[in-house]
Amino acid sequence: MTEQAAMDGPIPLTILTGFLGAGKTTLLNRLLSDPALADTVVIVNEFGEIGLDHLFIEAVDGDMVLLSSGCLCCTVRGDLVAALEDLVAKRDAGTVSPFRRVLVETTGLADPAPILQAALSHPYLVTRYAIDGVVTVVDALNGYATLDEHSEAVKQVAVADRIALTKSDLLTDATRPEYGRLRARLRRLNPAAPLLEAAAGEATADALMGAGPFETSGKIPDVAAWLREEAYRDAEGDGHAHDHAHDERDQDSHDVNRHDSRVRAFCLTTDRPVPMAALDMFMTLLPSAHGAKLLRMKGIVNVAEQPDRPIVLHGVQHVLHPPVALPRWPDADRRTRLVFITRDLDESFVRRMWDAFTGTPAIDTPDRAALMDNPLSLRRG
Ligand SMILES: Nc1nc2c(ncn2[C@@H]2O[C@H](COP(=O)(O)OP(=O)(O)OP(=O)(O)O)[C@@H](O)[C@H]2O)c(=O)[nH]1
Repeated sequence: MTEQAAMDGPIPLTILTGFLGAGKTTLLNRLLSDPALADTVVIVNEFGEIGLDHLFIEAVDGDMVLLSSGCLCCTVRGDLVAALEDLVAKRDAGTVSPFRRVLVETTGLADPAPILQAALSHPYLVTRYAIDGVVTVVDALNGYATLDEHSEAVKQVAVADRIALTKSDLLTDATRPEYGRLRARLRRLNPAAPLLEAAAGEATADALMGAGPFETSGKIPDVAAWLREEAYRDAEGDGHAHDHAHDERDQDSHDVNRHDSRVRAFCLTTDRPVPMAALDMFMTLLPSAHGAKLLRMKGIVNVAEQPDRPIVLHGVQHVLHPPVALPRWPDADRRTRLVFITRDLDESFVRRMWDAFTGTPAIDTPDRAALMDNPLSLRRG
């Protein structure tokens, strides 16, 4: 890494996902005309697929396209990791402009988790890129049926940091009630991700980007806005994550369909500082034993050994981003807060495991020593 690259800090990486035909490319075209996204590199699967407005395209050089907004667009046909490595190498060598952000558009059927995992688990890439967030595009008209039919779509919603709703301009009096139910369902699957309507001008670059916990500008990140743990609490308090807004209230039991009912969103909090070793064990064992079921995990932890420097964690399935210690607490709230979106993994199981590791006694629950003496006991879901 060059000195300049090290000074620049990690490059924010945004994943744009959403089901086939949801409106990813249309949204991308709109975003790329926003000056806030100048100096962005867009990675897509095929040029043919991206359908970028031809007016945007200034020049083509190999697999790179220069857009009139100053953004670069490059294609990958498989190996995203190689493409991300190649991009930073070119940036360091000065053969591409010093871009400040990367946006990856996935194909409609893609599960975004492996993309996140690839970036989080690669020992070099994790030092050069910081996951800024997952933007999931959901079609206001077809989204409800898509969630019914495709478990991948449910997963895309579960991992989102922001949800962009498209095609709400096409709603009619007849389809509007289902749209209300779709919004309630999205809230239930993912209580914290803001729902932003593209047609209402809400899905702007500003609103969609900057969703990550790590500030590249050196400021202390707004962890509370990133975690939105209160959204999970509201959801839990209502039995099974219901939205309180009148027009988004669940109106029929079909909302809890077979895919959705496997997904849980919940939050663990504790006032008591957590010993580093206990956190380490929890964060090693939970993903290794149940990684496939951990769709998304985020948190801020008050560690006993360094109470003034909270640790920020986030992960996807088996892979955790290396923990980052903040220089200080971002606000007066010093509680440990961990939020989870899981599939086929009960809150009570994760809670019992957390309590056992952090030393919170619970009836009929083995303590940490017992769990460590018999780690197989953790594999009971
Ligand atoms: N009316 C309306 N049409 C939209 C909106 N967003 C997308 N569309 C239309 O929906 C269709 C699909 O949009 P795309 O942007 O190609 O969708 P995509 O998610 O990139 O599609 P794939 O790459 O095939 O997965 C196109 O005909 C768009 O013009 C919207 O907000 N309103």
